[in-house]
Amino acid sequence: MTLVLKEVTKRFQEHTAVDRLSLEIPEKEMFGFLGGNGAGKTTTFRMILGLLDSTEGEISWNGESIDYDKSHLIGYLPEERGLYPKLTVKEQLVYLGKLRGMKKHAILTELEYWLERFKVPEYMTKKVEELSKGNQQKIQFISAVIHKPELLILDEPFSGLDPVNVEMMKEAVIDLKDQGTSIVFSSHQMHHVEQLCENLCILQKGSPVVHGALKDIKRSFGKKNLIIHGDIDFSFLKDFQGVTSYQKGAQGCKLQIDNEQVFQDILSAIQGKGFIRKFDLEEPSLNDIFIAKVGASYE
Ligand SMILES: Nc1ncnc2c1ncn2[C@@H]1O[C@H](COP(=O)(O)OP(=O)(O)OP(=O)(O)O)[C@@H](O)[C@H]1O
Repeated sequence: MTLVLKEVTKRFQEHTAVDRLSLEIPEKEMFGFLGGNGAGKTTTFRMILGLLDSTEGEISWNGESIDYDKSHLIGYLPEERGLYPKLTVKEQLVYLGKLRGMKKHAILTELEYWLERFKVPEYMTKKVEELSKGNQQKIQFISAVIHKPELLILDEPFSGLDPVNVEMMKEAVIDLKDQGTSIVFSSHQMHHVEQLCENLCILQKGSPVVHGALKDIKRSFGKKNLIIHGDIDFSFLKDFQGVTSYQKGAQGCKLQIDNEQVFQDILSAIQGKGFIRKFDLEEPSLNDIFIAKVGASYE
């Protein structure tokens, strides 16, 4: 069960929102689909969902065109809330589950399971408008997965959730992936993507500026972070050869450096200047890579 996008393009009059995008997302995969505002993510989702026709290219599921009559195939958690405020959670999910071709008893069994899992069984009979933003997000998530879709598109699934609920939903998402669901995961919160996705792409003006396995992307980025804590004025490192960025922190500084030789040079340069509590070389974060790649093409 693999989602394949082949040279997919979407033009709105003169504007190209998605530009010859090719992707492959197999089952049991959580693929990070990233990009700055207006990069073309939602337009891509709408084409996968059949809500928009592509101008060119092909989208297939398991080697065939997506059959939109199979309403149970895809689950979508959009960034915007789309629940009916006046309905109870039960009425809401029974309605949405039936649209997905489910029988009422199957919907209620699944709904009970998810409300228990999210530790809110009492919400069954509450109106959506009575729930907090974060708890509405849980219900919206349940509505995206209640029919056990084979392909799940999650757009900012953790928005509005407190850290405890983020962890709870992350576990749920990982379980769905392990059970075989292909998941497209989109977020502007890079640390979540870094934790959940092995493969990803970063879209810029409709086409990928970065695409592949996260560990390869990090390796090929080259630059690393150097974290230094100590009782020294580190500001001279701003202009140090091989330092590409300098961030002052409460306990010292965070530098982006070109390579490990720069690490050695800085170590020699600060020796004897004062007390050093921390001197750590770290892989670049996905956030660093995103800013470098997306920022670079804005410049
Ligand atoms: N119906 C439309 N008509 C004309 N232009 C559109 C339409 N829908 C989207 N666009 C344009 O296509 C581009 C991509 O938009 P899209 O909503 O896909 O971006 P996005 O990556 O989802 O952004 P964000 O992270 O801000 O939600 C934007 O420049 C947007 O203005």
